[in-house]
Amino acid sequence: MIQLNNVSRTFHGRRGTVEALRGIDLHIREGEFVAVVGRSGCGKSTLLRLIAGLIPVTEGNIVVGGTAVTKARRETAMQFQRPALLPWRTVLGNVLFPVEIFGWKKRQHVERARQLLATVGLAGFEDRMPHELSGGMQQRVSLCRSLIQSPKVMLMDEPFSALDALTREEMSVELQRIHMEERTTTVFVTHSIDEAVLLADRVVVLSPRPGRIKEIVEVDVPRPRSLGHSEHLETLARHQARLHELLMHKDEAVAA
Ligand SMILES: Nc1ncnc2c1ncn2[C@@H]1O[C@H](COP(=O)(O)OP(=O)(O)OP(=O)(O)O)[C@@H](O)[C@H]1O
Repeated sequence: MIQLNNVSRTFHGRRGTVEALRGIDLHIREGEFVAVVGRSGCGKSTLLRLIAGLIPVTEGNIVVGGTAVTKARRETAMQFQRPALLPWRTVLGNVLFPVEIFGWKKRQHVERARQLLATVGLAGFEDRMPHELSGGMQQRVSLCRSLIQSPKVMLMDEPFSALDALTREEMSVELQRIHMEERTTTVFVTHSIDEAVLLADRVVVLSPRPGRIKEIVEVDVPRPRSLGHSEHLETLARHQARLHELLMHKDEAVAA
């Protein structure tokens, strides 16, 4: 579904040249959920922006759904740390925004928008304004706004990092459920090892300067997963420990 072939990206800024990513080879299957972790500045957001077609690669190529990525496409939705809702639109109006932008028939999508809001626990909030909602609720609206596009690929850049710890946990459980239903191919950037092992089929660990794939950890635990007591607790803990080790370890062990 998503193929990155020997992808590199260098930025030439006023303060010199930064090699953000080097030689990234990664193939993501349809329906797969991949988490990307790594220290600050190791190129996680750059990786998402490249897959989204928001910036070009310096070397290599990226193919999504059989087509080379050269620009942003509507099959790909991107979710950021801040929900970025339009403050003058209602909740329903925000969810329907992409429908208007893409010129789709609004009437057919109103019902779907209501359903999506109901699945994230926001039935009855359709006519509220964004400022009347908590941060977690706003992020849920933003998620519905992405899902209404029925994207083939969902790119999520630390979508829950601005939320309090409990809401954050709730949101990851919700995202797990949505992913089990919709099976959208997802790339999810996070600093949270817990989120990564709860959600991902595979966790890609990046090392910094230049960003390279250090290791890919396969989370072989059936869904729905829980970080509470379960028969898989030990396996999850083992993956968490491995990721912790990879992230804490300095980067001399990166394969050439
Ligand atoms: N537009 C840009 N111009 C110049 N340098 C950039 C640009 N975008 C990113 N970089 C540099 O590329 C490197 C990777 O940045 P990126 O934002 O992808 O890292 P990140 O892993 O997402 O970081 P964080 O975890 O802090 O969000 C950094 O050194 C950053 O300064």
